[in-house]
Amino acid sequence: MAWAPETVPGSGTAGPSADLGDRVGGVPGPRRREVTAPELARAAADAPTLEVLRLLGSGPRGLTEAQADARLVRYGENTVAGRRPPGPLRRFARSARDPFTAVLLGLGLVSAAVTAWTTACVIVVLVVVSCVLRVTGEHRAERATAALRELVAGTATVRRREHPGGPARADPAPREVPVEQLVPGDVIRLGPGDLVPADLRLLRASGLTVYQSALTGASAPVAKHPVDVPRGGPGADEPFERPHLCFQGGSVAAGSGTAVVYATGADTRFAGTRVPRAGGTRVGVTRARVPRVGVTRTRLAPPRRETAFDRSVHGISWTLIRFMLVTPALVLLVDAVVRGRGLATLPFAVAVAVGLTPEMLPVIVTTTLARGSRLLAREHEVIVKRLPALHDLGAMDVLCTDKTGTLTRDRPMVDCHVDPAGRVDPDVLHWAALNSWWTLQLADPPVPDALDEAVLTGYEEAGAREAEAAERGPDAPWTGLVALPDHPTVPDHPADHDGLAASPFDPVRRTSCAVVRRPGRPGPLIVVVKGAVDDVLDRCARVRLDGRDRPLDAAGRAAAERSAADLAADGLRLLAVALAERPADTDPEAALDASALTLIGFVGLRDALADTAADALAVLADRGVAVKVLTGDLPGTAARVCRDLGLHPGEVVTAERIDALDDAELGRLAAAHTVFARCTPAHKARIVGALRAAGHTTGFLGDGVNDLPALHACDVGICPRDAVDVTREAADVVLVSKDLGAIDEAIVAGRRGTGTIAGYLRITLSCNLGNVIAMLMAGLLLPFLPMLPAQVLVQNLCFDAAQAAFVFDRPAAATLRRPGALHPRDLLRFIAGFGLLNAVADLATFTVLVLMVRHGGEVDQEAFHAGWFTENLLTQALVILLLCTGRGVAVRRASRPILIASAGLAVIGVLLPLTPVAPALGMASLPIGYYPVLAGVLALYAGALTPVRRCYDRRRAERG
Ligand SMILES: Nc1ncnc2c1ncn2[C@@H]1O[C@H](COP(=O)(O)OP(=O)(O)OP(=O)(O)O)[C@@H](O)[C@H]1O
Ligand SMILES: [Mg+2]
Repeated sequence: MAWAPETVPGSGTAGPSADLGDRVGGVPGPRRREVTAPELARAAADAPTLEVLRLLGSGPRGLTEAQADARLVRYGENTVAGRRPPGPLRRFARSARDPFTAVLLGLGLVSAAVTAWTTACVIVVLVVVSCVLRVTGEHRAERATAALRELVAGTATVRRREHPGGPARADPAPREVPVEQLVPGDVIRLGPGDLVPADLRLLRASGLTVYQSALTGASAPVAKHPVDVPRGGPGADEPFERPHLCFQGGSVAAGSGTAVVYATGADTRFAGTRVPRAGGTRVGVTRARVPRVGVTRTRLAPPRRETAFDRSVHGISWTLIRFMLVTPALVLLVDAVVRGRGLATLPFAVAVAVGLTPEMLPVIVTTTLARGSRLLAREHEVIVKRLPALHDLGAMDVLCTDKTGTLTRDRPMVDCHVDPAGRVDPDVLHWAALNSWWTLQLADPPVPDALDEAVLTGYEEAGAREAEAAERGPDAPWTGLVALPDHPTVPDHPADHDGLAASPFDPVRRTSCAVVRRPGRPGPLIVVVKGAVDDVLDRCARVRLDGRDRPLDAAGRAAAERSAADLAADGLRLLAVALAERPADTDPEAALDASALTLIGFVGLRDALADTAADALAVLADRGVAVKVLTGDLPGTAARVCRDLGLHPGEVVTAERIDALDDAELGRLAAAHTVFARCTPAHKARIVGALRAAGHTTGFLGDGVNDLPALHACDVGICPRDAVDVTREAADVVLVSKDLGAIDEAIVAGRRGTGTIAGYLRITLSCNLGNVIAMLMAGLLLPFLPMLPAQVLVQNLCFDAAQAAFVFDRPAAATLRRPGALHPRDLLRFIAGFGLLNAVADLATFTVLVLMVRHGGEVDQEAFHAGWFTENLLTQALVILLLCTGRGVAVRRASRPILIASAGLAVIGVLLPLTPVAPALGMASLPIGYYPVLAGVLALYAGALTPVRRCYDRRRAERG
């Protein structure tokens, strides 16, 4: 795409007042020419920053609103083709891409090739109907979540001015705009957890690291920083490695930055590079886990490993497809060997294979899951972004969760500030506040870190309390937070120091650091570090006690750890604070990595429990879902929070212990314990992975950027509404309401869906198997085809129509109590047992028929066909009622649509052979005496089915 008319490089003035890039709002100059997107991309990579800004007609303060509006009209929305919702035709084509449809179409082609047009037509009708049903189901589910999705849609923090040039000096207040509305030239800010919304050239950055796995396949975050005058170098032609560029498809792991947008929408590298390669890994736009059944989704994440849905539904599907593919060959072979019939029986063989195909499976799966997700969205404000995730929620037997923002509210408040021996020490809060102030000032994240804000608020409040107390009289205790006449050595307010460098909190290093200098003095640099207790202690060589610094030996470290553990046991989140001095001429950026620090104490913060967390945990336990807490905090903090929530923490496992274990050992340990403390993002992902490898269907509930690896590693990722952008993008399920109890509703919806799918599979497959066995046996014994192809297909159409009612099945309450996965083995056992029973009933009917419709030693074929047709439909109706997912006498539990469907089947089965259509289908009316005998066979069949079903249910319940 050609870019806006621009000034030829070198001919204009840089900066926001040089409005070079727009016909609208700008003054077209005489020497303008079109700058193409590739030219801009090259310039963004290689030209000096000012040159890039000039080419973009922008400046450090961004565009004006009018410029942005004009560019949006001209260059369109910032969306990647793969992320736009597909149109109806594409949806239709997509829904046809599942193996069942492929097999059906293959059988249709075979039928057309042997001019069996009826069969071919029926097959096409089947395919069209099933695709229409699926597309409608998906569409309705998406419509139901559309409004909720708006609530959690991604935004970008943009600097835009109201008018060209104004306001005169002040920086424009950043504001949130939908990412679709970003245009080239916009100046945006990035913070931890933000998705990189377009291709960007960095103007400023502080401790910025970016995940680029969707682009390069590499999972570790990459450090990024601005480069004013880029130089070519070894990595110069590999754009993803250039430190001053960030690309759409990436996300911020830590730190913050300000950048100018140079490419949006289809011009981004992500849109242009669908399958880039890096280090041999297939990357780019990856299709999320086999959406052959369910919705296809394009996601900006590394491909996920197969989930519970893939293992069960797809595992079963492929077994069935193999079965279907061998059936026609088997029928042909049997007919050829035993009856000496040749290819003439091919239409029959095809019809049998079609009859066997559970072609409604994709429809049932999609519509059941879509219906569940629609109800969840409407009634419980839960967004299911990927339909198969609903199945996985139902199958989930372990839910791992982080703590802050999920079990607690993430509104921390300073509770105490103590020295390493646990005695109140105001200095500690002062230095922690200084660190928070300067990391927020210098890193300038779009959204301030909650702990930093809490520290600053705590500091201000303590100061205010102090001042108030001082006014009350000289006897009030002084804690050193404000200047008093008799305490001249009081530390200065953080803002009065000179902030030189800062690195914001990094969830992997778990520390933040600020380098400052005392005001007005050209003295040494002071390095102030705060962070997780262990990570800070690892960098300390000294400890300050009673105002004196002394070496931190093993005993000193143990004592400090004990103080920290005592505070943590009270449920506090802890920040350790440490200092170091560096000579005045040290590079402040280099000082950020300072070690040999002096530990000065701890700040304890309290975070209230989320209102609904305790109830939600109790309900999960009732549902058979084991909850594990995976946190970066100290063991004591985590254990206390669990206890307060009514979850027995048991022995807390720390990350160091995990490091020493292999995956199998970790799987066993993780299954046996509840709380895992001091976890880094990688630890969380490893625990989740180990639980999955040990056979658990594992969910993960988290809200932070540090939860991202675990969200990618689990079967089903869940996040609350307030989660950071990248976490919301990666999660499969978003809880829009504040109520954690919505997880339970989602689990129930998942189990209901799985129950329905399982019920459909059991009934359909056992009937189909029974029919095939009976048909093959009859083929061996009879001199004619047991059913004509058209009859098999009509019967199949009737079955399909009735099976559509399964979407309304109401699984028994017992199925909702425990995690419900589809176990292929369990299913096969059921199908084999009940399929054989069905075959016995069919063969009994066969015998009766052969005896009853014999005229002069010859079997009346048309009456035989009619008899078998009626029997097949009646047994199917009976099986639907008796094997419905409800327990015991299922008839009472069957929902109205299921009752209607089975009644409809029975009516068609009995009446069709009596209608004028019958001769056209090759059927004749039956002797009246056949019906009571058939009733007897069916009664015997029902009599056998019910106890077998009871026995099966009992054994399943025993197995748990
Ligand atoms: N802004 C910050 N500055 C310094 N240290 C911090 C900051 N935020 C968190 N920490 C430290 O890092 C530790 C781990 O916090 P983090 O938020 O990474 O863990 P988490 O796994 O998300 O924890 P949780 O389960 O509570 O959500 C905290 O206990 C705290 O000591
Ligand atoms: Mg967290």
